[in-house]
Order: sequence, then C-alpha cells, then structure tokens
Amino acid sequence: MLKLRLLQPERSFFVLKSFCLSLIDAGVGLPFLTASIKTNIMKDLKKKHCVPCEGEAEPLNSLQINDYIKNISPEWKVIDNKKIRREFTLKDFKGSMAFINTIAPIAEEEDHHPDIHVYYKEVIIELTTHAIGGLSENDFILAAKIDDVDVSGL
Ligand SMILES: C[C@H](O)[C@H](O)[C@H]1CNC2=NC(N)=NC(=O)C2=N1
Repeated sequence: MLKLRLLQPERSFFVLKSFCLSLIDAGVGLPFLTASIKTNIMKDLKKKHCVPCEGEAEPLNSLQINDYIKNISPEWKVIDNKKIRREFTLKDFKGSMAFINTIAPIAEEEDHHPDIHVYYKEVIIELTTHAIGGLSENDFILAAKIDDVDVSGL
C-alpha cells in the first residue's frame, strides 16, 4: 500500500487492476470483482475495435450474449443466438440511403460488415460474424458504434 501511494494515481489504478486480474487468472473466486471488471470492459464497447477472427474462435454462447446485449441499445434483438438485428425507421428513402452511407465507412474502418436490408424508409441491420457462423465481440462493437450514429435528421 505504501508503494502504491508513492506512485501516480493512474499508475496505482493500473497496478491494482493488474493485481485483481491476476487473482482472477489464479482462480481466486471474487465474483463481485469479476463483475465490476466485466462491466468496465463492456462500457467501453464503442471505443473498442474489431479484431480479425478467421475460424479459430468459438461463437459466443447464450450466457456471453446476455452479458454483451445489456451494453447496446435494447432495440437490438438476438436471433437464434446467431445474430443481432435492429430496425431503423428514417424519414424517407433518401434518409435510408444517408444512414447506410454513414454506417458503411464505420464497417470498412472496422473490417466488420453488417447485412443490410432496405425497405423504402425502413433499414434492418443484422450483425453476425460470418467467419465463425455466430456472434463474436465484433458484432457488439459494431452495434455500439451504429447506436452512436445520430439518425434524428435522417
Ligand atoms: C479478412 C476480413 O477480416 C474478413 O473477411 C472479415 C470481413 N468482414 C466481416 N464481416 C462479418 N460480419 N463477418 C466476417 O466474418 C467478416 N470477415
């Protein structure tokens, strides 16, 4: 503790967090600690970036999906534990196109791409990770970034 006090506050937090994570790695059962660290990771979804996942990763299971879904808009619905879907209503077809054109560069930047369905002024966005045939964190990161798009003028 004495050593920690000598360090800068951000550094102390980092040291404490690393210590807590190593406790969890070592199997020390501190559910409240795990939960709070998990919450922090989830809160930052829209600041995170998608990572390539080519085949080797397992799709998220239903428990993991339940954790992730709490951190994006409640408008997103889980479909068969394999994809998430959100419907947007814009003013008109031009609004739909503008919305899609706002999302496209985000998807390109993240190298993670939504399936997009357009029905005049309705846009349905479906997110799934094709490479693994199910959901990955990438889908929730992209969902959080799509949630951040301001559709009020479209
Ligand atoms: C090489 C590149 O990272 C992959 O082909 C990416 C591209 N965008 C993707 N988007 C989605 N939704 N799923 C994928 O598996 C995927 N793979």
